[in-house]
Amino acid sequence: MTITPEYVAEYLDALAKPQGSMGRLEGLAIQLAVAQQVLPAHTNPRRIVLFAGDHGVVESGVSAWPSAVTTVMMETIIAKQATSTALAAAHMTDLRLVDVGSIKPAETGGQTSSFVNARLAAGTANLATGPAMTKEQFQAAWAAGEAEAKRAHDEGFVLLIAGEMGIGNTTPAACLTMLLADVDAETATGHGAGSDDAILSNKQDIVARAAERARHSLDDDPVAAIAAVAGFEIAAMAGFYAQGAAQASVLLLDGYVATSAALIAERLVPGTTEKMIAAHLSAEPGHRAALDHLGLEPLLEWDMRLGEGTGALTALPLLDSAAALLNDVAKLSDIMP
Ligand SMILES: O=C(O)c1ccc[n+]([C@@H]2O[C@H](COP(=O)([O-])O)[C@@H](O)[C@H]2O)c1
Ligand SMILES: Cc1cc2nc[nH]c2cc1C
Repeated sequence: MTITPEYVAEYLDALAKPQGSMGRLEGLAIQLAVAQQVLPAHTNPRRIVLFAGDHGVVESGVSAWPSAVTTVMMETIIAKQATSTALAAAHMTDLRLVDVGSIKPAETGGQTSSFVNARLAAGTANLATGPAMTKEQFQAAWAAGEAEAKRAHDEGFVLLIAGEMGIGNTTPAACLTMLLADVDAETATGHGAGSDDAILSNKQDIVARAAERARHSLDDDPVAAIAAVAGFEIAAMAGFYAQGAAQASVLLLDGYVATSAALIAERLVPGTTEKMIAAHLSAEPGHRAALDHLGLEPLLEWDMRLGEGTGALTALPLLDSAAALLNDVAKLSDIMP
């Protein structure tokens, strides 16, 4: 039996409450049940996989931060002292960290069970001067993400989040949003992790030129065009989403960088978005257009712009509330005398 939005809406209307009285939570309950194709719906167990990578374009001055911060933050995640690890613990979410291409490997301090070193290279090449990666590297990063989604499914996780850490990655995210959601460079390019106006203006030029170059080959060779302006962690997230959707996991989408990966997945594997729920609208100016392109409406609009899956983790209690509404509320007809 197919679980349609109409079927879930009728189900909600029959519960012990005035019809529509839970407002947008009812819409979320519909989204959840339709994405999962089961009633009762499940939001546990859930896992977040954080993908990390570095970006050659940082040498062109597109970030307020040096690439070394990617490794520092991976070590902070491994030590469970990051925002993402704090929120994952608060919301009972299993967490793994996969390094798909940092410049400097993380010191694990012996904690290796939830950390994977799958580095494809010491960062991407500079997308301002040539392709960020080869098609083979793109496919290897995609496969690393795919393997993580498969593993999560095999281990029984029903709700999956992809998060990322990568200094400079709002630049490839902006290029991909231009390329795949048809957004102009000004809208696509934002302050990232705190860039000032001078960095922003340089970043905008680089994004406009790189996206324009990639556009020439998009129809003939979409993978090459995407690989030219992607990041290893972004390609891995795209593979994670495509596999997650194929195995019918619910995918809770994070911010701007995660959405650029969703744009890749939807372009290469149409239909991936059907399993997605958009957690929040990032402060990055291009995020709205990227979500619109995918037909997704964000749950929260809280000016968050950290990445690391933190917007998705913040929205998780709303999904739990939606599942509780579907699973644990009596039928009005069963309680009325
Ligand atoms: O995903 C978002 O909405 C988002 C918005 C702004 C910044 N970030 C994070 O900030 C880093 C990239 O910022 P930048 O300025 O170095 O390109 C990277 O580690 C992302 O996780 C992420
Ligand atoms: C400190 C820091 C933490 C982050 N987490 C995700 N992106 C980040 C960027 C910076 C700079």
